[in-house]
Amino acid sequence: MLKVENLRKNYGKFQALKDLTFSVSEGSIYGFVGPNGAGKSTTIKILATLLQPTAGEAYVAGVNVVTYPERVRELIGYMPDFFGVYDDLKVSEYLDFYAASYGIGRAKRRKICDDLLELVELSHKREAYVNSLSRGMKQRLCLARCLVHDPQVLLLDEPASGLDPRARLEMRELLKELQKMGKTILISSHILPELAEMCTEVGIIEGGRMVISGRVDTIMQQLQFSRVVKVTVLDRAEEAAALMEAMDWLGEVAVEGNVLQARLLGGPEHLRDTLRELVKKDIPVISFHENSHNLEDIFLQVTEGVEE
Ligand SMILES: Nc1ncnc2c1ncn2[C@@H]1O[C@H](COP(=O)(O)OP(=O)(O)OP(=O)(O)O)[C@@H](O)[C@H]1O
Repeated sequence: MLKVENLRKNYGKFQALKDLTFSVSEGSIYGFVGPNGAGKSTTIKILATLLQPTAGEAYVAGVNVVTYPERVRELIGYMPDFFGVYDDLKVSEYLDFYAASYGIGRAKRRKICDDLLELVELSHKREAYVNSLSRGMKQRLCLARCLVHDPQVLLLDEPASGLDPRARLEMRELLKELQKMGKTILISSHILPELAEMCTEVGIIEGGRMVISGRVDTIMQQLQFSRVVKVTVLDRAEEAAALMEAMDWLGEVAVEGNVLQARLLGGPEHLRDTLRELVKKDIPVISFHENSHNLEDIFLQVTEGVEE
């Protein structure tokens, strides 16, 4: 649904994007992750037709963003990383204004605005002034604004920045809802845990280059992320370690006090066998679980913390 090929953007002599290439499949939530200054906003602005690339190409649903910007604008909803100031404008007027700017007729506009306010749970605020809304509400309103022309693709630049945990959760739920409605969503963030739970695909950008991009599960496999078994015993840790060392489905066992950890080389049945063997030998196991890796681990593994 989105395709970026050898995209380059220079600001004067500074190369903000260096031959960036990635794609986003239809219906996915693509987490576009990278540290501050990595080039996320620049890429999103190019996709949103607000910035001209220096070289390379970008397509939304097969439409070239440089050659056919008007057509691309119909296909996308863009949420910038800032919310403007709107003095003396009510929530309903704000949405109506944006819907009108897309040439939607008055009667249809009213229905669209009502539906969108309901979707982002702001119906009760329709007569409130935009400036009086909380940050979370403003972000939701901004998202509603992106949706007035029912675009297929959403380009969201840090939609959860500055939100408290509850507002973040609400934003996440809203994005999942939009995915269910068939939208393809690209969402940028420099905070990984924010995206980890909801993304189906992820791209990690650093210093204007894509470090890795693809389906979250494929990337995990590519990087050979193993699962780790963590066992805590009341005592007899050395004995437990010796037993675990002998299990050929476990890697090397690390012991720290009464906590033992080993890489799980097999499937879930081996997890069961590990516990069974320990209990059979009467080892006093007081906790037993599997530590799975997440996006955070991928991020740390593939990025180097380069500052440019
Ligand atoms: N208009 C501009 N003129 C000059 N340099 C710019 C301009 N806009 C961005 N840059 C530089 O380009 C690089 C990429 O910026 P960009 O805003 O795309 O990064 P980002 O990943 O979105 O970062 P953040 O998370 O901080 O928003 C940064 O080094 C930035 O300073």
